[in-house]
Amino acid sequence: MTSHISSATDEHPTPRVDSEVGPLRTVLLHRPGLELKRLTPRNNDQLLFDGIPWVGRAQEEHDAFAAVLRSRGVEVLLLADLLMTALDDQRARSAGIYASVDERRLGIDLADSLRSHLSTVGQEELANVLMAGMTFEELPAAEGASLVRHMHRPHDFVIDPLPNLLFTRDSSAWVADRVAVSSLVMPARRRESSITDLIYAYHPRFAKTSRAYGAHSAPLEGGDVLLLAPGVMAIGVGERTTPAGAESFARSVFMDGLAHTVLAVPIAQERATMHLDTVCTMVDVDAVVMYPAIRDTLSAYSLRPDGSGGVLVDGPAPFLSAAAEAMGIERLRVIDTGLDSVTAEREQWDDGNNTLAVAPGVVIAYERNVETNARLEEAGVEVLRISGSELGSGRGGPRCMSCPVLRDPLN
Ligand SMILES: NC(=O)NCCC[C@H](N)C(=O)O
Repeated sequence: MTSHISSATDEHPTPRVDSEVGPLRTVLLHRPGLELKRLTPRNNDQLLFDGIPWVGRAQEEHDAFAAVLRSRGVEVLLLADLLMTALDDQRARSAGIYASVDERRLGIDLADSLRSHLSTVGQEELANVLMAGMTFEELPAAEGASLVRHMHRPHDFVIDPLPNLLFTRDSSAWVADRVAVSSLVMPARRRESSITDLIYAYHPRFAKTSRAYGAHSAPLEGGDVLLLAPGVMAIGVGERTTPAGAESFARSVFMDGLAHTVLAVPIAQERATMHLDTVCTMVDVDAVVMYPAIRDTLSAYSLRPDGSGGVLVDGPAPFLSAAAEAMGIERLRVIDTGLDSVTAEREQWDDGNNTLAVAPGVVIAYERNVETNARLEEAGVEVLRISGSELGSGRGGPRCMSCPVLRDPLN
């Protein structure tokens, strides 16, 4: 007799992403919520925002982004919904609580009582605390009548908020049928991967998913990972992903047979170029939109498996030729951000390079990058414009705000 165990995964195609531009079917977004309301002029730098977003407008802009995706047949998964479902599992609750309560900050007594308190709250409240954090004044009165409580101010955080959850790109990335949970480098973002980790571990839809990387490995962020073509990846190495992160990720994808070439691409260690996708994203199978100031200087080390578990390193060589060679194409077309160097600098800062492809030659881009979008259209790329005046205050565009979970293969 055959038995069939029904699960949510049976209803959905297996997640898989082999390229940057294959027709997008399913994507993970995070609709900004209460965590953005925690931003103040005193903490926004530390929390990696360049201003204080108007939250209601940011939500409207994000809803419009999701609507454009849906209008192109893309299924939109929202991180808060996935988190709430995952928290049905007691193990997920414990993992979330464990990751969010910091004994070094709170001391043993308050940490213990906070953990006990959080283990009694409902799913929705716990999900909100994990995303938006908690202040001392929000602690229930009975919790932690300790020195720590007496000596902190009411608005200090017991648990830090995670406003950068908005940028789902960075805390995980799919490579073929595996998910890499990132190891985020900035203190303000480190806990994000505990949330993606528990979603992929305990949400029924991802029950059969294998891992390509782990949150406790060397620093690697999804914004630095570009799937140039099936089997060919570029990894930015700069402010976020470290040389050790790129090397151990390459080793891991080679061992799993997910890639034959990884290009490690040095980028300036600056906020404006925090990830590779802030200066270069793919808009077609053979084309990128790129910041012209780095076009001729961007280089790459080529990493390949040595056949016995090690990694061979070649280079550095110019990025564009190394990429074309690894991809097996004659040339990688480049569309520049802006027309002159000042416009290019402005539009790079405003995420003009940070496009999200929904199919080959069709991208979502911020409408404010007028010249870059015009150049994309001149090159034959269809541009679906969204407004990002508030969303952009966290310094991230459509690619940063999306984690593709399923793309159709390229022909
Ligand atoms: N891939 C990306 O470039 N993501 C944008 C992340 C912005 C966020 N405020 C950060 O500084 O990490």
